[in-house]
Amino acid sequence: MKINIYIVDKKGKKELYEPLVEHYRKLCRPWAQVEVHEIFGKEIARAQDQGPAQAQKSYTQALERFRGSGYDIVLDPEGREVTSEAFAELLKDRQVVNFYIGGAYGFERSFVHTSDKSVSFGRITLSHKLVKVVLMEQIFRGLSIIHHHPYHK
Ligand SMILES: C[S@@+](CC[C@H](N)C(=O)[O-])C[C@H]1O[C@@H](n2cnc3c(N)ncnc32)[C@H](O)[C@@H]1O
Repeated sequence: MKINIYIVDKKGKKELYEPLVEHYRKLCRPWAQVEVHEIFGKEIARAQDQGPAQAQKSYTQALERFRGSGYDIVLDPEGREVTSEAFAELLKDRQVVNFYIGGAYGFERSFVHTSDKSVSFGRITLSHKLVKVVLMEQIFRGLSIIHHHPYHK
């Protein structure tokens, strides 16, 4: 199984959260290949200076090309709150799952509504980098549930 995480973010190998991301990626390895793709560029930087609507539009334009290549799940504070068991069900029996984490301004509603699912980790707003770490842990937990591994109690 392949799991892609597309995140609107600059590449930053030495960043604070990287060891945790790597830790969960390794734990997932027996069951899934998890890859994180940082998406950023001049267009997004320029659009973010112009305002929220332009920024959100630039995220859609940058991420659009990946959609449809797997089961598309958008991370969104206003999405559906799920238990870890329900989250595991989203991964079960799928070849490719794509997760999308937005930038500072979040996603256009049309991007959220045209995806296969939107998932919320609660109504609080988390930084996109922190969401990446929480998502990695939930992916490992979900895979543990599917494969009856004792990590999930
Ligand atoms: C800084 S947040 C964007 C905040 C923006 N006001 C919004 O409502 O989406 C950046 C990204 O992190 C993710 N995110 C932040 N908090 C989240 C939460 N509670 N549940 C799920 N995803 C979250 C979303 O993908 C969001 O686009």
